[in-house]
This record gives sequence, C-alpha cells and structure tokens, in this order.
Amino acid sequence: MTSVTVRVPAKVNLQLSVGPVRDDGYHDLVNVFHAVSLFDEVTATGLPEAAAGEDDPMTAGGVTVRVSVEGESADQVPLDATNLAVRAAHALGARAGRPLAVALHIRKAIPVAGGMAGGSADAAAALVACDALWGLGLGTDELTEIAAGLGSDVPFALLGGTAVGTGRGEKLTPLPDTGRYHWVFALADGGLSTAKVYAECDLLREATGDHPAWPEVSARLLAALEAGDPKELGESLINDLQPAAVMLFRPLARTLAAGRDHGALGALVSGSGPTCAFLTGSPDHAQELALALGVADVSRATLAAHGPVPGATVVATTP
Ligand SMILES: C[C@](O)(CO)[C@H](O)COP(=O)(O)OP(=O)(O)OC[C@H]1O[C@@H](n2ccc(N)nc2=O)[C@H](O)[C@@H]1O
Ligand SMILES: Nc1ncnc2c1ncn2[C@@H]1O[C@H](COP(=O)(O)OP(=O)(O)OP(=O)(O)O)[C@@H](O)[C@H]1O
Repeated sequence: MTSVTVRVPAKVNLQLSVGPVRDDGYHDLVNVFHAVSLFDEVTATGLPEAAAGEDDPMTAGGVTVRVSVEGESADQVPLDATNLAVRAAHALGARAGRPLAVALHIRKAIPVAGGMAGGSADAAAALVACDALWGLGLGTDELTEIAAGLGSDVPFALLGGTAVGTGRGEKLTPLPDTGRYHWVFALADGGLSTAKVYAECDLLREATGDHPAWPEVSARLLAALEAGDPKELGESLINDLQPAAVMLFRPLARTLAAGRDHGALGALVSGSGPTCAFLTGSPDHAQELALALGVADVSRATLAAHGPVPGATVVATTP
C-alpha cells in the first residue's frame, strides 16, 4: 500500500463530571463521550526511507514524519513535531523497530482548540492510517494503549459511538447505540486551552469552597440514552467545565441563552469549549436552530451534525 486515508469524528461530552485533582495534575472524570458527524481526514503516504535522518526535527526513533494541513482554521495547527498526528506516527513507528518515513496530510473540519477533540481525532486517525500503511497489524488494545499516552481524549476517537470514560477519560466502556441525536454546534471566534479551563475550574471551586464529590455516571442520562429520548437527554446534559469556560470566554453565556431561547432541547459548552452544543429533536429542528443562531449573530458559524458515529475508520487505500 502507498497511501491510506482515515476518517475520524469530533466528540461532544454528554456528561463531563470533574472530580478532585490527582497527584499527576490530571482530574479523575466521569466523561460520557459521544462521537458526532463532523469529520477530519488524515491521509498517510509512504515516503522512501532515505527521507529519515536523526538530525531532522521531524525524525524520532528512526521515524520521519512530514505534515501538511488544509481546511478549518488550518493556519492554527502546528506543522512541527508537536502536531498530535505527528506525535502519534512517531509513537507508533517506534514499535516497528525499523526506519520508516511517512507524509501525513490532514483535512480539517473539526474546529481547532474548540473542545471537540480535533487534535486527538487526528492522532487517532494517524495511528490507524500508519498501522495499515506499515502493515504492523497492532490490535485494538495496543493502539488504545498508545492513544492513551498521547492524550486523554485519543482512545475515544479510536472507538467512537457513545462511551463512558473514567480515570482521566482514557478508560472506556462503550454504551449501546439506541438512538440517533441531532446536534447544532456554534463555533466561537477563537479557542480555549484545555489546561487553562481545568485550572480555572479548580480556582472557581477554591473560591467558592466547593469540594468536588467523586464523580459518578448520571442514572438519568443513562436512562435517557437507553430510551433513545432526546428530550430527556437534553435535560440530563452535564458539563462541570462550563462555568470555567464561560468565565474565560464571556460571550458564551449569550450563545447558550440564544440556543435555549430558540428551542434547543439541551444546551452546553462542548468539553473545555468554546464551541457550544445544542441538542434538537430532528434534522429539521437542527436546521431551523442553526438558522436562528445565525440570525442572532452569537457565533462565528453554525454546523449541524448527528451522533453517534463510528470512530477512526479507513475510507480509502492506494495499492
Ligand atoms: C476536556 C476534555 O476534552 C473532555 O473530553 C478532556 O478532558 C481533555 O482531554 P485532552 O485534550 O486529551 O487532554 P490532555 O492532553 O490529556 O491534557 C491536557 C491538560 O488538560 C488537563 N486535564 C486533562 C484531562 C483530565 N482528566 N484532567 C485534566 O486536568 C491537564 O491540565 C492536562 O495537562
Ligand atoms: N492535529 C492537530 N489539530 C489541531 N490542533 C492541534 C493538532 N496538533 C496539535 N494541535 C494543538 O493542540 C491545541 C488544541 O487543539 P484541539 O483542536 O485538539 O483542541 P480541543 O478540541 O479543544 O481539544 P480537547 O477537546 O481534546 O480538549 C491547538 O491549539 C493546537 O496548537
């Protein structure tokens, strides 16, 4: 094979309950992930191994990676070895034990630094694409282990669907697919740093003397998912990071209010934000809400999407 293309979804968090800070600086979570039909694509193309050279900043452990990006906010995506897809290829290639070289091309549709795990998605896609390109044949367990080392959200981007994440979000239990949910996402002008939003959450809790309880999965949310009931689901959505995201990005309060005023069944900040997510009852309802939010001028752009959808999947190969 000379090239492999993988499609990978964005996520929204149906429940993000943030527990106490751990000794390693991360927070224990209950994180109900939901993959939605907003996709990045990563194409991995083999390069002659002669491209590899240890003095090249894009070479690590005998693996040389080139990266290019097009699409949504492509200018904000790093093109050096900090790119999460590059880090994924380096981590995977290290398991091959032979010199390798690959070009990664990323087509972005997931907003950058938007709380929808776009970088994590690209890392997961790069793992799947390079595993196929290099014929490594690593199993799900091994890929998931490498994914968890790259970031807390990366294992879910491999899995997709709807799943409960515990630990720092990397330990996953899939939930059965019982419904199809129609979402509208309001994209913000700018991004938020995930680490800063967690830090702000800690500060707010300190200021209010609010000690977080050990997080537990919401029984109401699980029942809503089991019943496939969007109205119940809308009323069960939880994001403990929302107050912190709104504090750091004040216009979000207006965006969320506009969604509720225009009939969303549920409205919340997606993960660490600043994208806002609105649950609707049907594709038509989603289109109407997207239009109304556009007219209200409370976001940079609106996108309709549905979930759940599968995780990182090979969509094309070139022999
Ligand atoms: C907000 C979420 O997107 C919700 O799914 C995730 O919890 C963040 O996942 P991610 O972007 O993959 O985050 P990582 O790259 O693992 O960590 C980035 C930073 O977020 C904070 N972080 C992340 C996950 C976690 N359980 N506790 C944390 O405190 C830490 O400051 C960490 O340094
Ligand atoms: N492939 C990539 N795509 C987007 N951003 C990347 C990528 N690799 C590294 N980054 C860096 O990571 C930062 C966070 O980007 P990302 O789009 O993953 O944020 P996010 O969606 O808020 O993350 P999460 O929801 O997982 O917390 C960006 O500001 C960018 O500098």
